[in-house]
Amino acid sequence: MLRINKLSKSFPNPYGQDNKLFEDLSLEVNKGDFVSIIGSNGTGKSTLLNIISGVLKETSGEIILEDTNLTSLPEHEKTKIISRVFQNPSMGTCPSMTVRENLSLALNKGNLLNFKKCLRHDNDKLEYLLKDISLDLKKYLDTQARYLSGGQRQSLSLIMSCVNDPKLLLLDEHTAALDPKTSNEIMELTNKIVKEKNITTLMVTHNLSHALKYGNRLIMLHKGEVILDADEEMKKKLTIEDILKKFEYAV
Ligand SMILES: Nc1ncnc2c1ncn2[C@@H]1O[C@H](COP(=O)(O)OP(=O)(O)OP(=O)(O)O)[C@@H](O)[C@H]1O
Repeated sequence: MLRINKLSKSFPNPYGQDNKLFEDLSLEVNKGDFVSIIGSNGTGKSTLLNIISGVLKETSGEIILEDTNLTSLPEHEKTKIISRVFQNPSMGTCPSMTVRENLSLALNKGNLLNFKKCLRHDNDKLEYLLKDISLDLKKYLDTQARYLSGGQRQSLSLIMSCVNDPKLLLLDEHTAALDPKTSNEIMELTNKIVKEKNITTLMVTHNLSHALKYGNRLIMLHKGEVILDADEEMKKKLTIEDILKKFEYAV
């Protein structure tokens, strides 16, 4: 379970009062939940992921993931249990390394090996990881990541981020830079991996149909507060029009 307890975050404002983004935000997410997070621009979605992953420090409050209190954990320790995929497909992979080397590096994460050994991994395991993956990644095992398409690179980032079964997966608009067909393929891959591995997942998205179609919970943030929290049953009944109305009221 992920527990966010009374989280507050303010940013200093040199021209006046601090900019308070979150004030006593509390949220509980069950193990294995796949939560879509939507909300207007500037409402705090990425900041929330930044605080959970340790990129930003909360002003007060605490975040507990299963039995670990993340609040006091250094960022490099958090990366062992939390994975993140960003909007920009080039952020999750090393461009000058081949698909094989990128995957090997991810598989060897946390092992005390020299760098050369980190880039090697058993071929069967690599091929197994790419089995049934669309976008033909298997054909590109020996191609440098820089030559992959955005969709192929994002699918590689996703596979790499889940290969060691993280306790929490943070997806920050990870399909936003892709064309509609590729974006749907990446969502199908996301859903498959997350379900198979039962990974607790928070997905920030502006794609309302993805937010409704995938996951078992939908949260809408507005000015740092949760203004809609729909469980699986409620989410099934929600339509894009219902959500658009919420956006209209949330001004
Ligand atoms: N490091 C920072 N320093 C100062 N202000 C920040 C910082 N990070 C975020 N903010 C502010 O916090 C607010 C929320 O930003 P955030 O990026 O979390 O919004 P968002 O909901 O993810 O928006 P979008 O949908 O546009 O990506 C914004 O006003 C932003 O300027």
